[in-house]
Amino acid sequence: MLLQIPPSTFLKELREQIPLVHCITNYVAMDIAANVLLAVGASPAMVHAEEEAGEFAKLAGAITINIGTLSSGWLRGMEAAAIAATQSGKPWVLDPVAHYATAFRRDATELLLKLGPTIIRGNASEIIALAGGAFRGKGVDTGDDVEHAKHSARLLADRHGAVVAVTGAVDFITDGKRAFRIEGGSVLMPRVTALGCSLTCLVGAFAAVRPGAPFEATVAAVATFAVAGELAADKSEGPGSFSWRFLDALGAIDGPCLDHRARVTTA
Ligand SMILES: Nc1ncnc2c1ncn2[C@@H]1O[C@H](COP(=O)(O)OP(=O)(O)O)[C@@H](O)[C@H]1O
Ligand SMILES: Cc1ncsc1CCOP(=O)(O)O
Ligand SMILES: [Mg+2]
Repeated sequence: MLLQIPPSTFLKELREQIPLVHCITNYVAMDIAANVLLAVGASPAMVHAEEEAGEFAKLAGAITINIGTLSSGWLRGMEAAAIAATQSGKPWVLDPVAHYATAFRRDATELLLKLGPTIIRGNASEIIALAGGAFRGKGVDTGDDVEHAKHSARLLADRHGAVVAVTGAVDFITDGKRAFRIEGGSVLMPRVTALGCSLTCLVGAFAAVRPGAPFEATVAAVATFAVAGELAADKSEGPGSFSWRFLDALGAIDGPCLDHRARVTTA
């Protein structure tokens, strides 16, 4: 393991601290994302109203913002939460779901990017499009390979001073200087809705544990998903049983298993 802080350290500290993670995510993801965080050992709160999102963000260890089912009121809540996060020095994660699809999403993403996310997590098409490249995404699903998004990820990391995580069959994470690839997971993962959105929330949980180490936190969260995905897929008959076995695997995974099974290499 080439990491300065192994994934097991984040997992251990997360379970000790039980960080409150303020998630503004979409209607599709709310249930599974909250269950993912609870399974691992964090404390999720799904709070998006513009009347309270800024105030709530100050209570949390990290904030995650996902534009999957966007509306004007939600966007104002996102803006308030991102500003509060930055003002109080808390990490926040942006998940630009299908930001390329409509002008409303593109403008919202541009606005949120200007507020300085600590971490950006997306699939390959989302990351390529965010950097201005030609992409093949359809709706919320990727049409591109992570391999083709690496250059875009490095570019975005430099441009926004953020950690960028591109997920897919093999994940890629960079802060512009360092980069790692993570193998694992399962082909069943993109066949269960909102697992990417749930991973964004988990990245927030790991970042809350050590706000000064968002790169290592992102690697640890993505590696945890990869290992749990492999464990769950071993016994699954399809997307349905995978979905609940994945939650069981996230709950059962311990530090030694995580470090032993995580396949993290320099990219
Ligand atoms: N073909 C695959 N094989 C293994 N893991 C995958 C595959 N596709 C996606 N994943 C995993 O599924 C999770 C969600 O990623 P992804 O599907 O890229 O996000 P999104 O749902 O936002 O499109 C990540 O942990 C990723 O590693
Ligand atoms: C299906 C769908 N529609 C709007 S948001 C959403 C969930 C997307 O989840 P993910 O990005 O994790 O695939
Ligand atoms: Mg997504």
